[in-house]
Amino acid sequence: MIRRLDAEERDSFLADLPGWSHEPGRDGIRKSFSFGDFVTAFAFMTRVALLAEKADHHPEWSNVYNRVDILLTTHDAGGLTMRDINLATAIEAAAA
Ligand SMILES: C[C@H](O)[C@H](O)[C@H]1CNC2=NC(N)=NC(=O)C2=N1
Repeated sequence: MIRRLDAEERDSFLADLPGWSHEPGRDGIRKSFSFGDFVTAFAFMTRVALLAEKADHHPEWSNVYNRVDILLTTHDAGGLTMRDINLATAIEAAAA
């Protein structure tokens, strides 16, 4: 099974992921994305859905109009792993 990141590793990866913060309750990372309108937000979600399916790693997320809130954590490991860091990095590229 993939191993959870320790706090030092986590903080070092978070330093390169602007806007992402640690969610201690779930040992995950979260970010809220805002777009100009619903269609743009949903297009982003579509890109992320394809990335997630390709990686076999899926976000917990919600959408309200132009906002998309994303939490990444690895269910199989019970906390934050490199799978979350890698997906967050890909999501950043999809949001740009
Ligand atoms: C069987 C399948 O590979 C697993 O259930 C995958 C699917 N997507 C997943 N997504 C997330 N966020 N965590 C997981 O542990 C996970 N596991």
